[in-house]
This record gives sequence, C-alpha cells and structure tokens, in this order.
Amino acid sequence: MSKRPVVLVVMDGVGIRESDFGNAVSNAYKPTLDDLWNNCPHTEIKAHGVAVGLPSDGDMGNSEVGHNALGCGQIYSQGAKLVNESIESGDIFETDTWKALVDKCKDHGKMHFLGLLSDGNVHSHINHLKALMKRAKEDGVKEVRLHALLDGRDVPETSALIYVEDIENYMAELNDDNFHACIASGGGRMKITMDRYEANWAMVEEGWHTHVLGEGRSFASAKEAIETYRAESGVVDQDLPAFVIAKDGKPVGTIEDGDSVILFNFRGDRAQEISLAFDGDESFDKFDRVRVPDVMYAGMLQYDADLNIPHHFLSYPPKIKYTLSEHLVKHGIRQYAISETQKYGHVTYFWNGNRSEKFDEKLETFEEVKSDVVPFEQRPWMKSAEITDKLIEAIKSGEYDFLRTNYPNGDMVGHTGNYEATIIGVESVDLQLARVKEAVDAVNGILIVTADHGNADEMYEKPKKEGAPIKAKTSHTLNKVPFIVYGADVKMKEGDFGLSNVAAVVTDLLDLPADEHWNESIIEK
Ligand SMILES: O=C(O)[C@H](O)COP(=O)(O)O
Ligand SMILES: [Mn+2]
Ligand SMILES: [Mn+2]
Repeated sequence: MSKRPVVLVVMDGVGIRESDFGNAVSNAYKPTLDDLWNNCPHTEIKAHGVAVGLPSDGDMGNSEVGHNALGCGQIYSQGAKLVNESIESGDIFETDTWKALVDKCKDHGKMHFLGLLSDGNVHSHINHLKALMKRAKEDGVKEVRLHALLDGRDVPETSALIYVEDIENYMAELNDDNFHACIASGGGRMKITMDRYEANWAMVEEGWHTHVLGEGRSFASAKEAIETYRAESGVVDQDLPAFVIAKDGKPVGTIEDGDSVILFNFRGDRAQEISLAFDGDESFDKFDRVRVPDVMYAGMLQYDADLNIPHHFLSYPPKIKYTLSEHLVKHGIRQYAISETQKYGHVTYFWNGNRSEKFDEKLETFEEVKSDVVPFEQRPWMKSAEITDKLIEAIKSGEYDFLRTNYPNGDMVGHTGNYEATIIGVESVDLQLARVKEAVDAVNGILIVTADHGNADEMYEKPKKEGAPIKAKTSHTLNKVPFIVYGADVKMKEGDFGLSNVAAVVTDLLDLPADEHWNESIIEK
C-alpha cells in the first residue's frame, strides 16, 4: 500500500467558464489555483446533466448529484429522473404510501403539499406537484392546500410570481364543485423550513408555525404577500419572509388531525429536519411544536435510508452501491472528511451515497466546523480558515491515508448573487489551498483539486436582449469544473470525463485496485 496520503479538495461551486464577464472565478486573485493549473497535470471534467445522472444536459449540476458521483465512481439515475419515471409510469400511485395518503384525508381531511415551488429540478419540480394534485383529485381527495416555498436560488432570483401564477392557474382548472385547491402558506426557502444539517433549527420552527399552525403575517393571496414584502424590504425570493393566506381573518389551510401531508421535494438535505418534526414522537426536542396533528406524512423520496427519514415515502432513491469509502474501508484505508455545517453532509452523507452512517467507526473520522448563521455575503471567507486548521492537523497527524474536504465559499456566496463578495469567497479558498498544499508537501502527499459544479463562474444572468439591465444569477451553472493532481507524476488521459471518473483516480494514487463497477480513471501513471 502507498505510504503517500491523498488529500482531495472540493471547491464547491467553482466552475470554468471562458468569458470573464461576471466570472468571480477568473476575476479572483488566486495565485495558488493558477499555479496548480498552469504547472500540474490537469483537465476539465463534466459536472452536470447526464454525466451526473440528471434527466438531460440542460440540467445544471448540484451538490447532491456531484458528491454522489465523486463518492461512488458511477452514474446513477438521480431523484429528479426517478420521480419523473415513476410518475410517467404511474407506479408512484400504486404504492401503499400514496393509497394511505389518499385514504387518510379523502373523507374529512385535506391533502397538503409542502415544498419548493419552481422548476429548478435540484430539490423539486413543479410538474411533479401538478401530477400529484391531479391524481389526488381523480382519487377522490376534495381539499388540497399548497404550502409554497419560494425559490430564487435554483432559478432566477425574482421569479416566484411566475411559478405562483402557473400553479394557481393549474389549481383553478382543477377546481370544481367537489374539489378545491389553493395556496395556504409559504415563504422564502432560506427563511423557513428548508434548513439543512441542523445549521439553524429556528428556520424549521418558523416553518412549522407557518404551515401547521397558520401563525404569522397574513395576506389575501401569495401574490399580495410577495409584492408587499418585495416593496417593503427589497429582498430576493429565497429570503422573503413567511406568509399565511387567510380569509375572513382565518388561515385557509392549517394542518389538522386527519389530514395528509406530502413533502414534494425529492432531495434530502433540506428535507430531513421538517420530516423529523412531522415524524417525531414526544421525544422530539428540536423546538416546541405546540400542536402535533395526527397526519399521514410522506416524502417524495426516502431521504436517509439508514436513519429511516421519513417513515413514509413515495419513491425510492437510487440505491448507490460500491462507494469509494466502502471500498477503501475494505482495504484498511484510514479516512478523514471535514467541512463546515453548510457542506458537512456533502462530504459525508452525499459522498457516501446519501448515507449518514459510517462504514467503519475505526477507519473513518468525520469532522464538522460549525457554520455561522449569517448572510454569507457579509462573511465570504466563511469557515475556510478553521476548516484548514483542522485539515492540516489531520494531514500532519499521519493518522489518515485519504482526506477530503469541501470549501463552500464559491457556492454559498455565489448563491447570494453578490459578485464582489463571491470574488472574496473564491480568494479565501485560494488562500487556504496554499496552506493545504504546504501541508501536503510536508508529508510527501498528493493533492487533488476539483469542484462539484459551477456557480461562482457565472454571477450574471444572460441579458434577455441587448442593453437590458444586468441581473444577478444566484443558481448553479452548466460549466465544467477543474480537475488537478499535484505531487504525483501522472498523465491525464484524453477523453470525455466527469465527476464519476474521480474515484478511480483516488485508488490509482493510493496504489489500490479500483472497484470493477466504477468508471475508468482519468489518469495514467
Ligand atoms: O440547496 C441549495 O443551497 C441549492 O438549491 C443547491 O446548492 P447545492 O447543490 O450546492 O447544495
Ligand atoms: Mn455544491
Ligand atoms: Mn449550491
């Protein structure tokens, strides 16, 4: 076995784009990354579309599918695609879960749909919601309520009204004497309900008060709420405050005993906490739920199979097998994974095929640096220095053969749409890369630098017509990402590679055989 430790750095959201216009990667001062790129074996690899198991090449990459591909060396059909297929074939409606959801609420209750209202296809898709609503009506459900989380993060930053109008028109077409669907509550996805990795449970608590208890500022319509908040605060969709729709002073859709609730998001990270709140018994202690209705709750997907979250779900996630971590464990490789809260689950849960548990307690160490709860454009360096302190300690300890980390800055700051701050985010990562490189040198190790998808590389939306005002772009990109190997005399193969070709590079560099199920390595030694 190799005595040389391998360190893999994921620069979240740092893609490669030729144009410098609004490119917070090319315009950042990043001497270390430039030096690595110019002087080490490198290539560009695919991080979006079918190369990561998404329905089409029009789908941008994201952290879930990107880390899944990196961590398992294969391409699996992902949630977005599996749910499409199961709706198209009708299989989803043949499940016991769907039947139980309908039975629970059909006669005296309501069916509630909670989730991200957009066509971003990262956490959800509005077409899935429409299909479920339509079928609910066909199966005899009479009352439907939508709790709409506003996006602006996987889609243009002020596009909420497009989706609200679309779904309201759709519901109006369905509504008749025996069926009634309408929006009951909502709010910006970064304000309520969709927290991840326990960074800020208060968001979920506010979501509970909004959707379940119907408490909060009320409006006559979602449109009125959105327009009022925009005029008052100027914030973009993802940050819009919570709203409750009320008629004659009464919320139109609190969640009550005898109702059914479907979380129509298919991606797990931001779906777990609210699922725990619905599924949890009396021992649930993350916040005071005040009232816990007797509902049938189900997720669009099973979000964590190990932890059984949620208890009921409509589709199975891809069964990701033969992961790099499991393979390395079999070979006795000691592994270390670190990031800050916002991306901690990316290098553990997503990396290991949406599994939170370790394969081997002794061989694997997971470390989390607590993220600040602040708007990240105010602290674009985030916890990059603290992550690096710990990573360097781990590298130098000699206790690990394979170490991995994720620096969130290019992505988390990129999502704010703030170009200047994102440049600082990318520069912060570069500063830390220099420190990691030095530590790798000190132990005669090997460094791999890559990314999971683009974001910071494109900070402005393409103007619709010439001379139109420039708008911030908050979402990911379709661009390729860098792949660099430092400290090893290797050659990059010619070919069309993607994130699923990286696992085999890691085993190559550790002088281990690759798993036979993986896609081929990018390097020749
Ligand atoms: O959840 C988010 O923050 C965005 O929808 C996607 O970003 P990520 O895939 O980089 O986490
Ligand atoms: Mn990411
Ligand atoms: Mn992102």
